[in-house]
Amino acid sequence: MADIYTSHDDENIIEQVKTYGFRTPKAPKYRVLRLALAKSLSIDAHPDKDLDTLVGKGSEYWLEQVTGYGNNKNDGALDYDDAIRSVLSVYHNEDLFNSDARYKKLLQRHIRRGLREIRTSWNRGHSFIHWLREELIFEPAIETGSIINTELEQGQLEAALKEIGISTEIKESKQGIRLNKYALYLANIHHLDTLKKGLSKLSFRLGVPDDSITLEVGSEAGIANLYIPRDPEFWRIVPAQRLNEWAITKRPEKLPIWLGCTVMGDDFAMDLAEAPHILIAGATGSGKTVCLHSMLCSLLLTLSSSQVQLALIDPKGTEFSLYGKLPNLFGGQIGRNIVEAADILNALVDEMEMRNQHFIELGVRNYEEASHKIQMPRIVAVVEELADLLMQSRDLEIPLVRLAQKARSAGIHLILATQRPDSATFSGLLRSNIPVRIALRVQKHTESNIILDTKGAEALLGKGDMLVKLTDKPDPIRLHGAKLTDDNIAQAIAHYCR
Ligand SMILES: Nc1ncnc2c1ncn2[C@@H]1O[C@H](COP(=O)(O)OP(=O)(O)OP(=O)(O)O)[C@@H](O)[C@H]1O
Repeated sequence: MADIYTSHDDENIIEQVKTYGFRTPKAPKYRVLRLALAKSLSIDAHPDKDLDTLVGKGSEYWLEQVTGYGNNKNDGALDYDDAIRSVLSVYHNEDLFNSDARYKKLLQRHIRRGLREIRTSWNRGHSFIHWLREELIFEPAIETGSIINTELEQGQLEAALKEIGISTEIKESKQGIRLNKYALYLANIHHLDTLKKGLSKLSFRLGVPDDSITLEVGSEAGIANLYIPRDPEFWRIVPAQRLNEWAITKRPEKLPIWLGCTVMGDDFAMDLAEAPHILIAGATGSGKTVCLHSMLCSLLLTLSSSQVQLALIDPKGTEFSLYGKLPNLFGGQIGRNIVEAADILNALVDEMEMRNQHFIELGVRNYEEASHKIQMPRIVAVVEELADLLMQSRDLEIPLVRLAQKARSAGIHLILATQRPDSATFSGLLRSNIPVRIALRVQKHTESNIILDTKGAEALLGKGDMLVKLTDKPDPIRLHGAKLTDDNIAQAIAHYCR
């Protein structure tokens, strides 16, 4: 019997990393296994027991190959077994020197979780070096948030402001999650216009992308706030822990959705029941899927199966697979193709009509009133790629529009995501019935206009940087989402199913 086993999917990612990551197809596999172990150890929650189950047999390894156990010869695979056993003993707070079986089991869980993390956060089209820097090297340092020299930037800012004709006093500077905030006192009222017109020049002088500096009129008289992005190396990551901590506080919302942190790091949540539907759009890699996970995990962490039920449609077929374990998915399964998607959407329309009929019989007007007499879960339907779906079948717009128009009163809510926010995907009828919009980074300002009715999303920084347009606020709010991993999702699912 070998010591460590992998699945077919695990082996697939090992090959991908060797070929497209290391660019050395003949590299020994243990290098990838050790990298996966390091990735898993960077997560501060124990790997799930589910990882013991192997779906589709992959390969098997001996400790000698993985940790270099007993191998002190000079062949490049030296014996790190004691060191790895010590680290795992501390991580799990148990003495793994006394139980080989337990050690191997935990080692296998970590390696498999690490491989899964690599699979979800890197793909062969992306730079592997960049992934390593972000995932394994820079992130812990960024958490401390103290690397940047704001004084230096403050001096540069004052000099740049002078160049555009504004001599001002910087009243306050604060470091946000990705942006630094500078409160400027403008003694001359005309300087506000000069500042508005001079933002491009400031960007140029400070070496940040054009359009990435934003200006906000402060709440105090004469104060204007400038938000200047830091270099990605100095961003702070919003950890999933923020969502978990928020979820255990008492919540007034009926369908609580935590979207992330404000620029200065405060929690931001909304009530989907009030929204009552959300459109989320962003270019590839902007962080749409992670944002959807954050919404879904908010619901799973705060509500029970008697309070909320999910209906999931994912034409890509991969993004929602973890939620396949949910016991009460609407329609019994995730809609992964056009036929299944149509079935789910039409069943939602039937459910809506049935509920409305039931409300008439009960003598109530809507879900709110009915919920005092009977118990039925609200339903949240999520479509992962609206454009793909509508491209394959324009007919699906009919149930979507009906739901957008009428489902709220039946306790059914939509979250629609799309990579392509064009008017073909987001027609007038859908538009007018989905008032809450979330824009992650898009390619063109015209796309930003379609989502938010204003430009701005084209200048976002990507990776969970977003603008959220709510019905009761004139201007979109800027937020940074949390970086969720599959492990966080698995924990939220376990919480909901408990
Ligand atoms: N809030 C965040 N903080 C840090 N990194 C993030 C955040 N959100 C997303 N990312 C990273 O950005 C990358 C892209 O995220 P995601 O897969 O959600 O994008 P997407 O918009 O769904 O792209 P696609 O449409 O191609 O699937 C991932 O590597 C992810 O780890």
